Amino acid sequence: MEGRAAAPAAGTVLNALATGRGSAFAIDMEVTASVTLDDSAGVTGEVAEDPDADTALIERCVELVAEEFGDGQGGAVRTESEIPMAAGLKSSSAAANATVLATLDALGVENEVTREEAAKLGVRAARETGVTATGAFDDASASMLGGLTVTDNRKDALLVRDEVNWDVLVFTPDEKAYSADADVSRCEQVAPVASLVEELALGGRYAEAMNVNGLAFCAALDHPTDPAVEAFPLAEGASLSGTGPSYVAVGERTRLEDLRDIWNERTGTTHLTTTRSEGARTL
Ligand SMILES: Nc1ncnc2c1ncn2[C@@H]1O[C@H](COP(=O)(O)OP(=O)(O)OP(=O)(O)O)[C@@H](O)[C@H]1O
Ligand SMILES: O=C(O)C1=C[C@@H](O)[C@@H](O)[C@H](O)C1
Repeated sequence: MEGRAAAPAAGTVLNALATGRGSAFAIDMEVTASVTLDDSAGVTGEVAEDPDADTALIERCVELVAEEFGDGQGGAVRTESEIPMAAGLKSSSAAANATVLATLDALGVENEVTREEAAKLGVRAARETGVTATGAFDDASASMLGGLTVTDNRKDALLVRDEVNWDVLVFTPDEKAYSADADVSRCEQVAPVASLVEELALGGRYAEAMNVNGLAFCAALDHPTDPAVEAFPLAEGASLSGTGPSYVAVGERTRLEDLRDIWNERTGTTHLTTTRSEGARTL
């Protein structure tokens, strides 16, 4: 039994590490998962770009789905990804979503489970394997459903799902920052600012929300504010994405191209893409 699915990366509007409430939007870069189920005893995972990567998350996703919707089959899962790991672009949420959908596809039950329920299975696997601080239902729901979501990660509740149509510029410095290693108690200290970001986001003022979020979480997580400051004159919104080190800027393409020239002077890579309304899909 074989299944394949893909899920997009996401950028941040509101980081949930301060209050448990978060917001993210899907961007057009993706992870593809291929799953084979058989009668072997366990699940073996493989990450195409990195033979040494930790495969516990994707293996747990296959196990949970096979336990819940199949007969507890074992098998193999392999991901191929355009999203750098530990970059703030929600690679773990996209990998979990793609794996959950690919496993449902392999079992032939992909249409019997809502996309929201499927995202929650990935969130459960992420919690169980310790790759997240809050469960990251904000990132998981944006990746699974596409568009922009606002969530309460303490209740795994979807508060808003909206469509956005932006060009997106991503800047990824040459370093890694695993979300599970983030200083959560320092993030909790910026809760009053995060509440303001939440108010802006719930009022549909997403780009302004990103601007405030970026400054607050650069300060809390000790990332430089310079890329955000450079973006403000050219982008509608710009923020540190997730726990960094990437920054995302949204707005009009020609202005983001000008910003790309500025960010290209920094050490790291830039990538010009768009938001995505379509979330995870079987292939
Ligand atoms: N492409 C992938 N394939 C399989 N597993 C992945 C993949 N990306 C991430 N993971 C799993 O998730 C763990 C955490 O990865 P990562 O730090 O990239 O996730 P993240 O919290 O989404 O961070 P970020 O938002 O910074 O991308 C990895 O150690 C790995 O176990
Ligand atoms: O690990 C987590 O719970 C999170 C990580 C980051 O992506 C945050 O942006 C997100 O809001 C929550």
